[in-house]
Amino acid sequence: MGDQLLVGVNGAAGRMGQRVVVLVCQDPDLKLGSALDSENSPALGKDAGEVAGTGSVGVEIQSELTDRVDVMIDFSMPSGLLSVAKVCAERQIGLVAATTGLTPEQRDEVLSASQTTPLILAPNMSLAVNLMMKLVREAAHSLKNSPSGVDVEVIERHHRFKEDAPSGTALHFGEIIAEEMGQTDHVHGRQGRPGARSISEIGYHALRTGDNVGEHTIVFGMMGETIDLTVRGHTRDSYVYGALAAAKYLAAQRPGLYSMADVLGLN
Ligand SMILES: NC(=O)C1=CN([C@@H]2O[C@H](COP(=O)(O)OP(=O)(O)OC[C@H]3O[C@@H](n4cnc5c(N)ncnc54)[C@H](OP(=O)(O)O)[C@@H]3O)[C@@H](O)[C@H]2O)C=CC1
Ligand SMILES: O=C(O)C1=N[C@H](C(=O)O)C[C@H](O)C1
Repeated sequence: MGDQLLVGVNGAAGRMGQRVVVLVCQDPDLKLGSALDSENSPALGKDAGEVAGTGSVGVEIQSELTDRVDVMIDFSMPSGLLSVAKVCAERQIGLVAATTGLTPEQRDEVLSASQTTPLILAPNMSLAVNLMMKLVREAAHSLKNSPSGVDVEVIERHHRFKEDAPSGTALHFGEIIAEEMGQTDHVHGRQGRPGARSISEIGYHALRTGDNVGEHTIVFGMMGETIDLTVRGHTRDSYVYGALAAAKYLAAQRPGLYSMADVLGLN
């Protein structure tokens, strides 16, 4: 088992982090090397496997990286990602950064880690969502000169606990659409009397209900017909499997910025 990849998890006590702990421990090519969470976490000092409900795995949750790891997987909060990105950059540890809700400045700071270490920063690790990004790009490209004009809106649904809105994935869908079609206005919800819709808008609508693990629908609305492209997660494991594939991919790379399309063979 000496050639197992040592994986660290940041946000290990969270909804995503717990599933990363469980699935790392089930993967024969991976070994859990470290589990981190916030300095105020009630899980500090507890066994990461016990917290994740899979039984003891012999790794205590800590607030600082003291153990050796080959790759870090981060599903935490912006402050947590910034801290771990700094450590990964200094120690040249590959980083799979999955946290969303970053400001543009925070995003730039995380991206700077790629100067010294291999990095993936992606709002969504799932195979289905990353394939959908390709399909949405193709649809946007094909429809951009439609004579009737095309109104594009992004609808996302997530669980009631999600703190950022719209989702990082919804914003990324919007970037793809704007790159292809040229919209300049990103409109978040509507109320009152905003007036007739402009073709230069992309509208975003964030629903927060129950335990929904994530759904995205891109609406291409034309005169006389509509295309809805929808991708739905069923479990958080869809994101974790992508993150584990990304960790294995980064372990073989030089410092630099890589994408989930690289990892998943979608390019
Ligand atoms: N890219 C992708 O595919 C996906 C990304 N995500 C993103 O992952 C992030 C986490 O989601 P989720 O697991 O649901 O959220 P949770 O709130 O359940 O988990 C976040 C964890 O990070 C911890 N944390 C907070 N601050 C720090 C810090 N400074 N250092 C280390 N740990 C910290 C939290 O601890 P405490 O509670 O004590 O504050 C908590 O345990 C979100 O940004 C979400 O959008 C989610 C799913 C898929
Ligand atoms: O918080 C979540 O749950 C998710 N967050 C990511 C996002 O903001 O895009 C990815 C996924 O949709 C689940």
